[in-house]
Amino acid sequence: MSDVLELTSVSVVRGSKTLLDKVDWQVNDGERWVVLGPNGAGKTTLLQIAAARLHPSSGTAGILDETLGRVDVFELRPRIGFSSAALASHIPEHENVLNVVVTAAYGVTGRWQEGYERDDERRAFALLNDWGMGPLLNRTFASLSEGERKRVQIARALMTDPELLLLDEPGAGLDLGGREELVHRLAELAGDEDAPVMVLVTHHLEEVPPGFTHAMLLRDGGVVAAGPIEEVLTAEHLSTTFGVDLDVTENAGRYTATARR
Ligand SMILES: Nc1ncnc2c1ncn2[C@@H]1O[C@H](COP(=O)(O)OP(=O)(O)OP(=O)(O)O)[C@@H](O)[C@H]1O
Repeated sequence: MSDVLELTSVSVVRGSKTLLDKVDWQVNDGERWVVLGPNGAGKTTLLQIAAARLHPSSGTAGILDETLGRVDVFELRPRIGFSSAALASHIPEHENVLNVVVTAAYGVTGRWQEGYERDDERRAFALLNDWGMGPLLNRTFASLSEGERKRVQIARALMTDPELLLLDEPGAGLDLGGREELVHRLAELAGDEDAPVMVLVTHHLEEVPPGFTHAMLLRDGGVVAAGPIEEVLTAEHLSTTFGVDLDVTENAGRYTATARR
């Protein structure tokens, strides 16, 4: 079994709809993956499996040397940092920024009567500083801009010092400046050899941070291509994935796609 993720023939079926169709995927230590595909391709479903929040209908999902269905997911989940819009929607409106991050230590949203150590708060504060959010730690999450919220969510995902970091569309809703700031910070994280293995889901090639090593392309629940990033993010594979004839350029690790006319 691989160190981090080993999916073998994983399918997810709901009624007559196949969300994932016999997906094989291996993610090893040190790798940084981007998962791209059009709306409805199955990206979020795939990430839910990797986050131990969804079981496959068939096939096997190995996560951090455990196998879904044979492991207590409540022990596995703290080893996985996860940032997604679904999770963010559970954060109470008046929660302050520090508490959004510190509550990850208990895997809850909304600080209540859990007993946090001084070290938990120190770590949350340090992570918020790393992500440029230190000055805003007493603000409510609801009052932040979309870009600020995204950075707080990533700080939260890193709170438990995870072995695997999953980011579902962290660039969604950001303006150009916010996106570029995020891409820059994720590129820095990707270059940090102490950082966890990362999987980032996006629709947009422009959001792929330099330093990411591997890519998977999904369409209709199936894998179009997966492997080293330079072999996967080609005009041919991306055109098949998005169903549009594309020209793809790469410059210093940044990718752009435009429709061919
Ligand atoms: N419970 C369900 N029953 C039937 N279909 C479902 C169910 N849950 C999700 N789907 C469908 O499965 C497909 C894959 O959904 P998923 O959210 O994984 O796609 P995605 O690639 O993340 O899409 P997007 O980019 O739009 O967020 C979609 O067509 C969605 O409508």
